[in-house]
Amino acid sequence: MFEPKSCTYTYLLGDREAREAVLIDPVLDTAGRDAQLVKELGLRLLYAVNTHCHADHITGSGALRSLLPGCQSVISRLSGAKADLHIDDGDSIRFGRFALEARASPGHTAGCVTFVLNDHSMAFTGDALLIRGCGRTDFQQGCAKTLYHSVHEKIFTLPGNCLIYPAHDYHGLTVSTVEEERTLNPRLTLSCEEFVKVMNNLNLPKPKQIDVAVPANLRCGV
Ligand SMILES: N[C@@H](CCC(=O)N[C@@H](CCS)C(=O)NCC(=O)O)C(=O)O
Ligand SMILES: [Fe+2]
Repeated sequence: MFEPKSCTYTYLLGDREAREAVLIDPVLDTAGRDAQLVKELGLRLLYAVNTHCHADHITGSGALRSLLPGCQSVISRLSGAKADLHIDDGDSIRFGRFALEARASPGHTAGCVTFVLNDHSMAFTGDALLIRGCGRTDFQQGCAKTLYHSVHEKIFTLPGNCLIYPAHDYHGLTVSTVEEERTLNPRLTLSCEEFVKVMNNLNLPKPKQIDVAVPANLRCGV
């Protein structure tokens, strides 16, 4: 699903038989929409998962725990944010016969995580890897060199046909693959040294909601 103000993608994954589901990167503004979809599909939401402590919007994970009792909020321990469940590199989140493996992919923030489906067919990269781009590294303990190594070691080592689902896209694109990004990503095909130079000279304006979003997201958005 898409949230147009922050151009955020929220992903709902469910097991048809067990009826268990997880949401990845829900947004507060669209939490009602997401809760309704979960109900319409007859799913039980086990987890509302954040790939990182977002700077550009308020997470919906706190609201979803109230809207859908039984749902637990999840974020990495390294994010420093409150949640029902803190995850570390290598942990798994199970729903029905599926599992999402958490791969620490710091660099955009220190606590960024990429979630990889157990059969390696899909990866939810948050802001570590965007389609033909990547997350900025100029706030929240961002570090370009760390991000470069995270993407090359934790994401580009997945099979070429693994689908890449990012947390944002600002150009209307929805999905990519490891092979496409490994060969066509204009930033991550550079050497590490060139990448660091590019990232240190992006000169992007601060996200409009950063001063509200970060403190709220340290408390699940509530
Ligand atoms: N204009 C938006 C913020 C856009 C932005 O900074 N996006 C981040 C990801 C969300 S924290 C980013 O890393 N962008 C990388 C890039 O190359 O654009 C707003 O005001 O919310
Ligand atoms: Fe971000």
